[in-house]
Amino acid sequence: MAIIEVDKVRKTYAGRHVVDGVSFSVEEGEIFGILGPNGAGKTTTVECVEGLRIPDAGTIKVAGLDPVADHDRVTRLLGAQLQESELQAKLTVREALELYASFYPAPVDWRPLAARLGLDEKLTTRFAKLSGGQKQRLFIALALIGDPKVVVLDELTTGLDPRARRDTWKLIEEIRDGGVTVLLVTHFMEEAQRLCDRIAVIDRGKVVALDTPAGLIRQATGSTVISFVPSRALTGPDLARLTALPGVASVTPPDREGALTVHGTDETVTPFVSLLAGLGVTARRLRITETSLDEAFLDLTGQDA
Ligand SMILES: Nc1ncnc2c1ncn2[C@@H]1O[C@H](COP(=O)(O)OP(=O)(O)OP(=O)(O)O)[C@@H](O)[C@H]1O
Repeated sequence: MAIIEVDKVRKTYAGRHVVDGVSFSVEEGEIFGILGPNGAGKTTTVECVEGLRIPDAGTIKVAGLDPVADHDRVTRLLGAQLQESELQAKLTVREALELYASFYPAPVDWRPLAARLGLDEKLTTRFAKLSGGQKQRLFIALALIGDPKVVVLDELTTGLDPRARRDTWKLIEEIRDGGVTVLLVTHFMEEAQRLCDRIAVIDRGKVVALDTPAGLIRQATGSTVISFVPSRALTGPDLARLTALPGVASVTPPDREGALTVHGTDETVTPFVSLLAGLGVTARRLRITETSLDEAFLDLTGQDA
């Protein structure tokens, strides 16, 4: 069942459609990623879902409610960690948790929540003295304190070291496993690939692809990558036949070690083997792999994340 439904949403600033007809729905219990380059419209989109911005066109429903017209009820259902959140420097972790708990009619007990997030030994520490990772964990705790059905996490791991980022990923999975739907904004491929059940790729205000991470990779042209060192140099006509094989998107010239790379599809592999056999060429150091989500993203958006 869809818990968030975004339908043809548009937001315009100074005549520019920064969100331009975005539609997607998020199923209950999934981690849904919004992935896109800087300025693609990700934050604007999720802030419309949170009812913090009002779309110029289109509709949004969170558990069947309109985030603007039913703002109070949506706020109780939806926990948000905002991008670049800040708290007052002198507020302690305990004070922040108590303060945020007071905003909700039925908050969870913050003590076990703090313990789960590894904050129980930091309760008397002031916000300004927390490390980046501890601040992020506090923001996750604050997003969960109202016992939400959905939590929105925007660029949660930006600025964290690889260890803290991995710890945060584990936490996000635990949140999902606890039955909370997660809407995750990110521009980290590894994060999206590791965590998300499905991903909407947003580019210049539009959804350019929406699929599972594996599905996005399959959608990218040249998603099957064959690399090999031919036992003899391939001639121009040989290369032309290689390029003409079914599904081939590109053939990269030999690297320093003489390895050629063919970007194709699953349908490329068998004809590739037959072609080499027909040419009497052996493929040394043959590797057949899938392209990374990184490369799929480049292909889908035509730019780097
Ligand atoms: N209040 C505003 N007034 C004018 N322009 C805005 C406003 N908010 C956002 N924009 C513009 O809309 C575009 C999309 O911004 P948004 O923050 O949604 O992108 P994003 O995908 O979240 O980017 P990032 O990854 O850099 O956070 C940007 O070009 C931004 O400058």
